[in-house]
Amino acid sequence: MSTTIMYGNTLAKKMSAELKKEVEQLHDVDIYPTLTVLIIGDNPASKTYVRMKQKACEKIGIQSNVVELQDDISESELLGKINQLNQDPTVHGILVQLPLPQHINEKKVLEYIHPQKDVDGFHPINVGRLAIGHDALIPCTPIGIIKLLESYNVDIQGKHAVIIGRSNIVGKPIGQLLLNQNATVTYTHSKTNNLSHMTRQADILIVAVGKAQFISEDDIKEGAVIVDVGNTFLENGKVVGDVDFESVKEKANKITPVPKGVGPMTITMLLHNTIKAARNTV
Ligand SMILES: Nc1nc(=O)c2c([nH]1)NC[C@@H]1CN(c3ccc(C(=O)N[C@@H](CCC(=O)O)C(=O)O)cc3)C=[N+]21
Repeated sequence: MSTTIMYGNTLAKKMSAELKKEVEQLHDVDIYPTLTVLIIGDNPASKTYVRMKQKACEKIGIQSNVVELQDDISESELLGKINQLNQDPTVHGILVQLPLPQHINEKKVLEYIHPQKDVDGFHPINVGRLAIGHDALIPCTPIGIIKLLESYNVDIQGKHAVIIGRSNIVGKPIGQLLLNQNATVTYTHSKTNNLSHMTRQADILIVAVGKAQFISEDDIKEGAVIVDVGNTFLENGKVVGDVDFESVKEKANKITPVPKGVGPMTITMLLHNTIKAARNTV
């Protein structure tokens, strides 16, 4: 039995072509979907990601503005910028690239973005709406994972999904989405006793810990579906995931690669959310 590699880049391309048509239809009614990205300081990884987001917008006709702010910007100044963007009717989506410098309160900043422009889906209003199953802007990585699983015909209903990682950005929301699709969900994290015992129970294993090659073949069940959310840049410039792909691949039924797996889906879902925000249907 051979393993299926779930390529996010291929699906991202296909979905982007569909989103491009949606943008054209909006242009016909004089709506020009626009995303503004705020980037603070000069973290090289952040810069790379922001450039990728810009390029993706450009490809499908979404206007993107990148505002580069100095590392030492005060919190109130940053909130002032967000306030301007909240008021600006020509801006549909606002994204503040994370991580933020130490002196800025991330929670405060994320709560300040208008929920209808919150294309990351990090505002408590959107988090709450997702939790109770209302229409919401949903975080890009989790929704991208669901689309990828669906496109590879992964059965979710009744399956045991084990998540490693409990971040507000990936772990918590992917658990909620899988639960909404009738999976049985287990959250595990850095304080979990006997983690490997837990991960070996997973029909679907979502790995979002941020540690290079953290999961090996001994940690998974034969025939499991493995989703690797990791994105660690090595010294040699290569990007690797949280899963030891080569060994795990042999034992898994389906697995996402890094790069070209979850990452490109994250970017495409940002485009999706920006279009949704432009339609103002949330
Ligand atoms: N407000 C905010 N929203 C985010 O969505 C956000 C953020 N801050 N901060 C950082 C993380 C990380 N993130 C990634 C997006 C795409 C890839 C991606 O496409 N990676 C490529 C590899 C990288 C490369 O090719 O250079 C891949 O997996 O194929 C990775 C990581 C979004 N983030």
